[in-house]
Amino acid sequence: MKQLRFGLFENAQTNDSGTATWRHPDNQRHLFDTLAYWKNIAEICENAGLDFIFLADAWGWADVNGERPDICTVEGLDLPRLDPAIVAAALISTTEKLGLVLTGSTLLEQPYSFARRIASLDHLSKGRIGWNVVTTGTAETASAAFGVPMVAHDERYNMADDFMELVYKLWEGAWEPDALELDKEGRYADPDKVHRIEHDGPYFRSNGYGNTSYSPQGTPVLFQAGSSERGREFGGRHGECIFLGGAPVAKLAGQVAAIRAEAVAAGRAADSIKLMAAFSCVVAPTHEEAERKYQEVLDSQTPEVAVASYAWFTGLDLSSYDPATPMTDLHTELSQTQVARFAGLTVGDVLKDWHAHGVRTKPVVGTPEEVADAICELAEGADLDGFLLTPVIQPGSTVDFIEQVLPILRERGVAGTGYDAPTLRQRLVGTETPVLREDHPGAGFRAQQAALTL
Ligand SMILES: Cc1cc2nc3c(=O)[nH]c(=O)nc-3n(C[C@H](O)[C@H](O)[C@H](O)COP(=O)(O)O)c2cc1C
Repeated sequence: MKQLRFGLFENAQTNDSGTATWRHPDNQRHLFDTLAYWKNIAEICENAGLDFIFLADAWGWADVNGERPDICTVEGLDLPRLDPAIVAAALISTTEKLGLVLTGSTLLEQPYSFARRIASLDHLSKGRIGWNVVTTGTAETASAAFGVPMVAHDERYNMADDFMELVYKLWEGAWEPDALELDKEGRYADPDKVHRIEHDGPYFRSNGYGNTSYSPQGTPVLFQAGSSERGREFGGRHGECIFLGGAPVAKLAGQVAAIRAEAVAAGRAADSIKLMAAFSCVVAPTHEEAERKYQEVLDSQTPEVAVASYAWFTGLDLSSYDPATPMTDLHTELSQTQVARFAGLTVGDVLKDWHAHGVRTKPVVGTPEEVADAICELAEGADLDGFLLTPVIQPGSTVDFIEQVLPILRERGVAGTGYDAPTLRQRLVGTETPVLREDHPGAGFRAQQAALTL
C-alpha cells in the first residue's frame, strides 16, 4: 500500500461544515480569532509531521427565503470568520515545514491581486503554499455581498478556467525563475527575463507586468474539490490534489477512477493527481467510550440549525417541502454535490443527517485499531493517496488522531514519519523540483516554453 499523506481541515470560524459544535465543553474553536489558537493548532500539526493545514473558506451566509434566520447568529453558523490568507500569513512565521493551504474563490477574487497575494505567501514561506480553487457553492448571498453578478453553476467553472489562464501567465510567465541576479556590482534583475503578459479573456483582462517575481513553487499547489461533472472536468485539468467528500468505498473508488480519467483526457498522467478523502473520526481506547464521546458531540448541537445550514449550501429551504419528498426532485444552481449525494433519500432523512454532520460525512467511531483499519480499507479499496482529517471538535479530535491512530499507521508502514522534502509540491505531488510538472497545463505558460513554441 502507498504511503498516505495527511492534512488537517480547518476553518477560521467558530463552526464549520454546516454543523454547530461550538457549545461542546472541550471545543476551543470559538477562539478562532486569536493568534494563540492558530499557533497551537499549527504546532500540534507540525510536531506530528502532518503535511498541511487546509483553511476552508465561505462567503455569504445562510438565507432562507431572503432572510438570514436568527439561529445563524445565535449559533455562529455562517458568520463571523477571518480571512484564511491572513491566518496563513501569520502561521508562516510560527512554522517551518508545515504546508499552508488556503481557499480562494474564482468568482469573488480579482486574479491580478490574488496572484500577487499568493506569490507573496509562497515567497515568505519558501514554497509551502497551496490554493484550494473554489467557484463558490454559496454563490447567491456571496455575490450580493461582493456586489458582483450571480453566475450559474457550470458557467462559474468557465469563469474559473479563464481565471486560471490569467494567473498561470502571472505566476509562470511574467518573471522567469532566474530573473533576479541580486548582484550589487551588477544588476538587480535581468530585463530579458521579465515579460509583459497579455490576457483578454471572456471574463478577465490584464495587460502589463507581473507584480511579484517567480516564487519558490511558481504556481502554488492546486487543490480542488468540485464533484459535479463540470467540477470534475475542471479538477482533471487543473487540480494537483483533489479532495473528495467521505463516501462508501465503492463510490469513492468510482470518483477516483473518474478523476484520473479526466486527467488523462487533459493530457496528464493519471497519477499526477493526488486524491485525498475527507475523514472524520471519534476515537477512544474502548469502543463504548468512543460512542459516548460521539454522543456528547451530537448532544451539543441544536437541531434547528439544520434548515438554515442546508439552505446556506444549496439555496433550498427543506422546511418548505413535505418530508417524504425524494431528494432527486430538487435542483439547485449552488452546490449540486450537496443534493446529489442524498439520491435515494427523502427531505426528512436529510434534515436528520444534516443536523448530525452537515457537509461532513459520518465519523468513524471506535478504538484506535478500528479507525486505523477503516483508513487502510478506504485507501486500498479506493486507491487514495491520503486523507484530510476533519475534526469534530478542536483541538481534541486532532490530538486524539495524532496520539492514538497515527502511531498505528506508522507502525503498519502506511504513514510517513515527517517532512521528506522542502516544498509542499515535492512532498505531496512527488515532483523532483518545486514547480508544476511538465504535463500540467500551467507549465505551458512558462516564458521559456512560450519562446520555444514561437
Ligand atoms: C474536503 C472538501 C473541502 C471543501 N472546502 C471548500 C471551501 O473551503 N470553500 C468552498 O466554497 N467549497 C469547499 N468545498 C466544496 C467544493 O469546492 C465544491 O464547491 C463542492 O464540492 C461542489 O462542487 P460542484 O460545484 O462541482 O457541485 C469543499 C469540498 C470538500 C469535499
